[in-house]
Amino acid sequence: TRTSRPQRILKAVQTKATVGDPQSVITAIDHFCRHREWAMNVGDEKGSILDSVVNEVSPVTVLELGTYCGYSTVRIARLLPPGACVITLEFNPDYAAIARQVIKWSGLEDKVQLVEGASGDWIPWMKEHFGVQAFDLVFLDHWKERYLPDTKLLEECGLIQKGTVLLADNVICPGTPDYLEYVRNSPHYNSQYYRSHLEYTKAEDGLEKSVFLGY
Ligand SMILES: O=C(NCCc1nnc(-c2ccc3[nH]cnc3c2)[nH]1)c1cc(-c2ccc(F)cc2)cc(O)c1O
Ligand SMILES: [Mg+2]
Repeated sequence: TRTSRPQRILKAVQTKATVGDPQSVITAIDHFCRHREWAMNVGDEKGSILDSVVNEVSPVTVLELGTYCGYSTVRIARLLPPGACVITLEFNPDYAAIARQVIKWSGLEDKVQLVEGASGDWIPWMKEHFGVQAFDLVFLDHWKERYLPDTKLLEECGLIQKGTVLLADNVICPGTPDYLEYVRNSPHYNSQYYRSHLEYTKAEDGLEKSVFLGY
């Protein structure tokens, strides 16, 4: 049967990128998605904004919700100092299998913990299972209707503390209206919109950065 789009993305990485060179993995995926087939990676334009937020926060522990093929996982992990790591949650086992290979090709597997499962099931176990006290940065890029419930769950589990930064992809396209309304109106968050475009297109999209101010 036909290969899947994630399998074709992995093939582009394995033929065009250099093992152990994260930037070449990022460039190979962006080239494939711009010139061959669109795919729902955060992409180069929004990816540069993601990079600037990671550099600004200098996180020790990062949570990524929604791994897909591992493109943003590699973008984040390549900027982390030794000892820092990103825990990335993926619901779809086929996506997870591809992401593991993309992350391995980039040589960043020591900085990444890829977990397969539903965010709602895993978030309550994060402290116990990974010894996480609180996340310094959370990148939300999974099912758009899960952004708000998972943010509330992270708060309830004490995984968001004063200074934690939430960075949400796709707040315009496909859109996360209930999440936006919550973080923009809550006295506990200081929110800022970074206007950009939907990956590899001219359509508007953007990232919302929300800093938790404490209770
Ligand atoms: O659906 C998206 N992303 C989500 C994938 C995912 N990968 N993993 C999960 C997961 C992971 C743990 C989970 N736990 C519970 N649900 C979960 C879902 N979800 C997405 C869609 C678009 C898009 C825009 C315009 C279009 F015309 C069509 C599509 C653009 C984007 O940048 C996206 O990120
Ligand atoms: Mg996205």
